[in-house]
Amino acid sequence: MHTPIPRTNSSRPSPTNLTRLGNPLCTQAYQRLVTKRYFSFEMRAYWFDNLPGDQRMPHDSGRAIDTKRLEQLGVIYYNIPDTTRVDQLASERGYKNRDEIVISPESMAEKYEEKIKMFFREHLHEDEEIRYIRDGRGYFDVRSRDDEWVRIQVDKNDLLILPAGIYHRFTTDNSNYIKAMRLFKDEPKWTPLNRSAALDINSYRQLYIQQYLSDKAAKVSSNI
Ligand SMILES: CSCCC(=O)/C(O)=C/O
Ligand SMILES: [Fe+2]
Ligand code: NI
Repeated sequence: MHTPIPRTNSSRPSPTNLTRLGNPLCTQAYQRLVTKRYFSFEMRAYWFDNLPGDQRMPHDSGRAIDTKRLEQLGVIYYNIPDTTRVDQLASERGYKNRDEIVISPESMAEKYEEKIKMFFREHLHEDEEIRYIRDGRGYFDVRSRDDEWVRIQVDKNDLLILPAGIYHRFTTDNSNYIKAMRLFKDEPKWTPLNRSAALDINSYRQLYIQQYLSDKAAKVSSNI
């Protein structure tokens, strides 16, 4: 069993820092530095246990993930109770559109099980992915440097940014309900590219590897 990590308000980032974190003009080192400062014990993340069982179960190995590891993967997390800060973040990062998705048997009827299986297929996007959780709970799993699964729990007011090119998947938890805001730079677009050998040479994947997984990237982050 896990020990829940307390969520505190003490180290939440200011809108200015939210902006800096997302600005593609920022260097990776700077981004990591700022992220490090504002990551706190708010996030619940751990190694996935890889045991058989429904994807919606916690699959908590009991080994928590240190926030530095998430930073090193380029994953950014905030808890933002004040939605005007999200508006600010969106406009500053150039996100013009958004929609809201409710994933539940009520909203998706017989398509629900099929949908959550689809979200749970390992994939990447050629754009960064921003999801702001409005209600319910779910899990984003992201691949570690050693290609193991790291599970990140998301709850109301959590905002997660996954960099383009990171292999990941998503599932609701066993409450079967989550409501999330999806932010888009342009027209609403959600194109998952499912993992394959051919996708490993995709240019967005290659860029992600270079920025976050390469030996050079590891060296930079260990110096921060
Ligand atoms: C919580 S939003 C639904 C999942 C999703 O949008 C996504 O992109 C998963 O990879
Ligand atoms: Fe996604
Ligand atoms: Ni995705």
